[in-house]
Amino acid sequence: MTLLHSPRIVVALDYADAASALALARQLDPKACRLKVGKELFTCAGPAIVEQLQALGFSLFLDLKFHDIPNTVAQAVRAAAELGVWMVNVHASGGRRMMETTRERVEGLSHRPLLIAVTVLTSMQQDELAELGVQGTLEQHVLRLAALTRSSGFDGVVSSAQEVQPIKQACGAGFLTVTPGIRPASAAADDQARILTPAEAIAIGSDYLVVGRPITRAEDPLAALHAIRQEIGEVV
Ligand SMILES: O=c1ccn([C@@H]2O[C@H](COP(=O)(O)O)[C@@H](O)[C@H]2O)c(=O)[nH]1
Repeated sequence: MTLLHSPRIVVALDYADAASALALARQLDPKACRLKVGKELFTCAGPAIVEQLQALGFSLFLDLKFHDIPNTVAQAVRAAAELGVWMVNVHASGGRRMMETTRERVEGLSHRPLLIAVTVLTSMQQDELAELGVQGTLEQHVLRLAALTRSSGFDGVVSSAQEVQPIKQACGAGFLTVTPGIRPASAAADDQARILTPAEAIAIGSDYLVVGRPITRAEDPLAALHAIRQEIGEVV
């Protein structure tokens, strides 16, 4: 079965050093997954790790969730684009001007990464959002931020797979959904709150599934990746 965005699994390399991240990456296959570099690894290993992982043939999601004034975020995203990453993200709560300035700043570059904005972190639940003073339901807030992201000219959002259906309804089928909080049925939730299994996430329309610990902490990471790919019908 060929899927439009294959490979759809994005493995989160949450490590404290380059050697561990590279050792795990070398066990995987760029045709079977993409990789994600987040705040821990980037802070420890810097832009060099991005270049090293790309040199292994992987397409890379730089998950630094920028959130700052428009010029600062736009320049940071431009620097990410110049590293050649496939996808980069900001926090949608940084607002329209931040996202529009960012989009304008990367337009016309020879390599323009997919621009994605985080709605509500998958670790969060309704009561935590209320504590921040957010009115209404968590889903309403996700949809508000997704609509803002779309009208600011971004390509998609990070959300839980639980919110993918209403996001696609409100923003269109082509608006990308990148979904962490993916847990095979037998896996621990860890600090994630809004989770779905890989099969549920794909059935509901999620475009990319971000999976970290269920793969990186498995005894055999390649086998864990393969099992998830089988579960979503990416390989038979
Ligand atoms: O809402 C969000 C945004 C980003 N993440 C990141 O995804 C991975 C998930 O790792 P697991 O080990 O599968 O929980 C991690 O790097 C987070 O920083 C997220 O979980 N939720």
